[in-house]
Amino acid sequence: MSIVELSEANKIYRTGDQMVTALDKTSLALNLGELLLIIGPSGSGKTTLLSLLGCLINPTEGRLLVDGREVNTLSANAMAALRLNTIGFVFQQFNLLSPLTAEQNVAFPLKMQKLSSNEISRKTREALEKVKMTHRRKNLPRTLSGGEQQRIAIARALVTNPKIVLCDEPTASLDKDSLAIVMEELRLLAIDGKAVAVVTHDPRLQKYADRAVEVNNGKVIPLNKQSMDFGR
Ligand SMILES: Nc1ncnc2c1ncn2[C@@H]1O[C@H](COP(=O)(O)OP(=O)(O)OP(=O)(O)O)[C@@H](O)[C@H]1O
Repeated sequence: MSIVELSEANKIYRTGDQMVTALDKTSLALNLGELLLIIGPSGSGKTTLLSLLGCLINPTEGRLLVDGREVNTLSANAMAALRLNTIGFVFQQFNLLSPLTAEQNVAFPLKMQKLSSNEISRKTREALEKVKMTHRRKNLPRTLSGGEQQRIAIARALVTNPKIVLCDEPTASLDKDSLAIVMEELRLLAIDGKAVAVVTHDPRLQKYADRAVEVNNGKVIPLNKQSMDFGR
């Protein structure tokens, strides 16, 4: 079942009198229960596509439906609420808040949702258990390895039980072992029924994906499993 649907949607950035078509007209669905890889060269439009799927930007033309809601018609506040309740984000640089402990970072979105302290403790504990980081919950981010920080970032992304998890180069700063652990976590989220999309340059991620698309010069091209060779 699709949870995000782009139909004939494009993105044109205007700076001064310059226009850049970052994404050509695209129709793409992201389904619950799948891990979708988004690959392609630098500057091809991958982040723009992920930003559309994540309701961070509106399409210039065309439609974007997220969890049954037409995003173009939402106010900025309604878009922010949709992001907070429906979407979890994971970034290359983890983006953890450095003065906060691991568990305080995970609890942060729940505080924004204004849940009771009991609910916050319970959900935070469950999210930390899911990524097997309970034993490091009192640590500050700088005392954790890159892989551990990314697992905390994943716990923070899933603590609100979002239907959609979007990741921008989540393994780019990680070694081989941490990459495998992080991708296994993301794979489990898809098996759990969430829709997971991962932007990457990394050919090693292909084995974790159900489906892949390539973005090239603003065009989104579906890849079948056999052709997912990432140019090798
Ligand atoms: N806010 C913006 N204003 C103007 N142009 C932009 C903006 N954001 C992106 N672009 C342009 O849109 C095109 C696509 O950019 P995008 O960041 O989506 O590519 P990408 O595939 O994610 O690149 P990378 O892999 O290097 O992060 C590029 O030509 C970029 O310069």
